Amino acid sequence: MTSTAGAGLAVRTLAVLRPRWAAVALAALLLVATTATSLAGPWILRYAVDDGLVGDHPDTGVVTRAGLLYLGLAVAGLTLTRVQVRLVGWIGEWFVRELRSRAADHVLAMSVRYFDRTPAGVLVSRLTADIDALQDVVQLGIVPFAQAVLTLTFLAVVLVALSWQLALVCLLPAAALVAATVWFRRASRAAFATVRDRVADTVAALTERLAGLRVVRAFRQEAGTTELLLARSRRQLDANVTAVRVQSFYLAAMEFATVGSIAAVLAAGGALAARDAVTVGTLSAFVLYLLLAFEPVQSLSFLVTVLESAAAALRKIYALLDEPVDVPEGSQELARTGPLTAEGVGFRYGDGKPDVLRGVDLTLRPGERVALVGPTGAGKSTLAKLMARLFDPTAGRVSYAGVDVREATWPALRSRVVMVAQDGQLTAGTLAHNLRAVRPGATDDELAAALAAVGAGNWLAGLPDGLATPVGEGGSLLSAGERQLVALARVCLLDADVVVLDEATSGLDPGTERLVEAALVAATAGRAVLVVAHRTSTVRGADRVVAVNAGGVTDLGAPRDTARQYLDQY
Ligand SMILES: Nc1ncnc2c1ncn2[C@@H]1O[C@H](COP(=O)(O)OP(=O)(O)OP(=O)(O)O)[C@@H](O)[C@H]1O
Repeated sequence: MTSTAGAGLAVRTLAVLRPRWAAVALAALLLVATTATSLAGPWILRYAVDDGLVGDHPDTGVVTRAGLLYLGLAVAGLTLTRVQVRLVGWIGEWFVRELRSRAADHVLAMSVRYFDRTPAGVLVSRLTADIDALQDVVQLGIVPFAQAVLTLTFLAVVLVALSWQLALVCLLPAAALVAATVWFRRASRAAFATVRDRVADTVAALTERLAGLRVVRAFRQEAGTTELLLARSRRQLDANVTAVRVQSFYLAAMEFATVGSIAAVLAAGGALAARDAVTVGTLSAFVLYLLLAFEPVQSLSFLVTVLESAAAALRKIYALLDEPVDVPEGSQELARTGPLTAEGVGFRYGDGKPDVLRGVDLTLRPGERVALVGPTGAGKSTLAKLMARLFDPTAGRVSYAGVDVREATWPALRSRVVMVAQDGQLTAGTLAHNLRAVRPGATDDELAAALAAVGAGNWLAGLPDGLATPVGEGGSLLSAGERQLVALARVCLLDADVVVLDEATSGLDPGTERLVEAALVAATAGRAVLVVAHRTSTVRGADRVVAVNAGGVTDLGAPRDTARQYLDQY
């Protein structure tokens, strides 16, 4: 992590925390106070030794006062620590929740194209693992890190204040310790990276051989396999031994620096005390402070690693938040009704990809029913999605009642134009849950009425659990026909002016097909419909047929017999 990148991350994180600045400031104050109280002990000891014990007349009053002061500060420190831990925990929870909701909102604002491009696993990992990784870090990483840095800063000041001569004596061992710590960080990171690689190698070899066990058996490769696994294990062991060696060297260096500096301080302190340049109390306090310094130095090297992984997670989350929304919301309201028009629309799936559509002009008038036909892969679904603004064209524009759909607010656009995929878009949950997805406030009666409107009233009545019937992931517990009926009931609930339908390609038995046809007519009565037609009956029921081919569109007019010949090609 470069320091500028780290600073940028910190500034951005503080910006996220701004609404909770008072709590953050209080937590920082508490941190300073608790760190200061945790370092008061040796100073009190110095007071007790110098003013109470050393000299010809030991003063037990001073010692008692020192004891009480120590006790009081310890109790105050523990109490403040409790408050600080709870406060930091609360800030951490808030921060993580805030990030999760911002990231979720951001992802939800993206177009379906974004989800095509971005593997679901990556998004799930951003919204769960990466964000959860931060939760622990707040309490177990940032606070101890700040504590260690504060402790070392306080100690540097206190040691110099106690005796600058003794502080000078400690400089050399301290420099050696810092050098050892820097070396350790670098060496241990490399050593542990090697260990992880070697473990991955072993696991890969094992998985590969286990998966291909039949081949191993068939070609009598057992001996070779064992040898390979042994070799991988040996390499893993070697890497572990190196990592442990690095660690033991560092611990030895730490011990050496501790013992070395205490010995040097005692030797120098003895000489200084003999000349009355330092008191016995000062020397004792100094040594105790030195002992307190090594723990934070050691933990810093570990904490930096923890913070680095948190920074990596944060960076990924901020990168997600920085991705521009590819279907940004506009601010215009829309007229109650009007034509849905494509003007010179062109589209390609990504830079360098071929144009799927070029210069397409198409108008869907209020109440009109247009069927899109064309060979597979011609771009019918793409055009339908552009008309419903599931994503935006790369050229030209789509407008509703004269307003570019990019300028419209989402509530305005979604109450006018909706896209319904007939065989998809059902999620695990009950029938009611799936219907309410499009109108959250709908009552059970309204849901039942919508199903009845598409001719599925008897079906509903026959379900033992009625609206509480689970539909399974993707509607897997329903038949293809039932899924389509539910999707069409949703259209009734939505009550939009324009319905864009991608007709299911899966074949239905003739009885069900008639049911679905009737449902389609019922659900779309009085609305404009743009349907990607895969059934001849749908084409026949249209007012106008438009063929999509070679990136353009041809208006075939009403589905009369003249058009019929053309349609037969598809
Ligand atoms: N998400 C995508 N990423 C890249 N290319 C795509 C994507 N979706 C579709 N395409 C390509 O765009 C072209 C048009 O696809 P589209 O699905 O619009 O055709 P279609 O006419 O609806 O076909 P079908 O009748 O088979 O559903 C095809 O060449 C297809 O391979």
